Amino acid sequence: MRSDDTIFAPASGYGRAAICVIRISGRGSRFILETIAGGVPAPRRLVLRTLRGPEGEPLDQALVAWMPGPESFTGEDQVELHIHGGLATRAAVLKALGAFPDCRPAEAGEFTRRAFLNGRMDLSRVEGLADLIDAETEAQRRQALSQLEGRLGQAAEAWREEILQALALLEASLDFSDEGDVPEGLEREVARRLEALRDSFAKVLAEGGGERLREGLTVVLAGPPNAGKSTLLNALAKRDVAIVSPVAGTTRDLIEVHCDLNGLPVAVVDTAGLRESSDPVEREGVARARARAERADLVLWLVPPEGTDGEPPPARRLLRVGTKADVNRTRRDCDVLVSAATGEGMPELLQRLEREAEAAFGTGDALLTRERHRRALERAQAAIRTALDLLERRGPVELTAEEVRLAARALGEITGRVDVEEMLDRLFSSFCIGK
Ligand SMILES: Nc1nc2c(ncn2[C@@H]2O[C@H](COP(=O)(O)OP(=O)(O)OP(=O)(O)O)[C@@H](O)[C@H]2O)c(=O)[nH]1
Ligand SMILES: [K+]
Ligand SMILES: [Mg+2]
Repeated sequence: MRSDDTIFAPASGYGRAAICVIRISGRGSRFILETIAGGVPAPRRLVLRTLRGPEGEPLDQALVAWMPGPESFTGEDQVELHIHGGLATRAAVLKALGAFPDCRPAEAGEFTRRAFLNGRMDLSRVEGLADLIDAETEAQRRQALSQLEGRLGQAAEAWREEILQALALLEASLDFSDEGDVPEGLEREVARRLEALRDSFAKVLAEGGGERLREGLTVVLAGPPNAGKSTLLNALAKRDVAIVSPVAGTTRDLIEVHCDLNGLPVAVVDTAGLRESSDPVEREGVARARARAERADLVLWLVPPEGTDGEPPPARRLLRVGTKADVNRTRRDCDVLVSAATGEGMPELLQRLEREAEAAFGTGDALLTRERHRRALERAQAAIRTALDLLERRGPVELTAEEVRLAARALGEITGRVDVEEMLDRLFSSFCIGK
């Protein structure tokens, strides 16, 4: 992969569509636009042009836009072609683009990678953009957009600034003192600033919920065979996803459906009924069911009216759901009683799930949305605590300053201000082509 190549890719989804947007970025953008569209229009205006191939043959009628760097998304010269979204049209235009020298299809995330490398967006915003593209529910969309708009990045930068000021004070104190210990007044000032940071970090770290909201809550439906797990999955998904039958042991594979509960993302997983079996396929299904239940945020243990034989698997959280309430509603051993067949009790179950989700997601405005952020902030927190400890014990200023520097570096990782090649590869490869 060469970073001075000109890259291109469809930015809209694959498959037949009315319009397909093709993005081009890099030094060759202007020449390509001149050649295939017969000229370069005024910047950032959409104009209608006939696109032509290498022999001058017409390829399509398209809206084209010229977006010179550095005021573009990538910071480089960019072109957008809004062509017709037929498969043959797209193939013809992409082929014509590939024929230009030093011009090649973009790799996954390469446009955004260039935007980052050219200083157009920091790493936390890049992640916000990735999350926005992946957002499936309203709460996820809001969280991703606020990160894209720079809420986390700005907070991290402000903290880093604070830390660097404390560091400057410490370093100044080195010049004042021969013995290498900090003059009293300065020491108190540095400690005051570091304590304020420590308290802010503790508050943000305690918030939680952001990572959960990004990934969604996982709810596993478990229970004895024929408890009505697959029927309940279909009811929650509002479509016919899993096979339902009176035969015990129908479901073998894990079947996962992403549901939107009032804007909250919840993945519901149907599993094989738990029982001893001599059938190796069913045994494998049961093993998978148990393993998934153990990792789930919440297990719904489904209890059919005909009996509660079988024990629930170990789970972090468990709700007992009595099924087939239309057949028998006298049971008292359940948290909720539902009939997926008649819909009875379903509103109550949905409410319970919503409450569980809300508890897991917190207020929905958590600053940290990835383990990466949490780990960086925890490292900064630990370094600040050590620095405060050293200050109190009147330890060597050089050591204190080094801890403060570590804290600043850890915060810099949130916005990508430090050397983070490996992290970048991981992050950008999760993007789709054309982003
Ligand atoms: N009357 C009534 N029957 C139900 C209800 N839910 C499920 N059933 C019936 O119970 C039987 C088993 O339902 P499934 O959804 O296949 O049960 P399961 O727990 O997925 O079963 P396995 O996958 O075999 O473990 C089917 O005949 C369903 O029609 C309900 O709410 N009321
Ligand atoms: K069944
Ligand atoms: Mg089933």
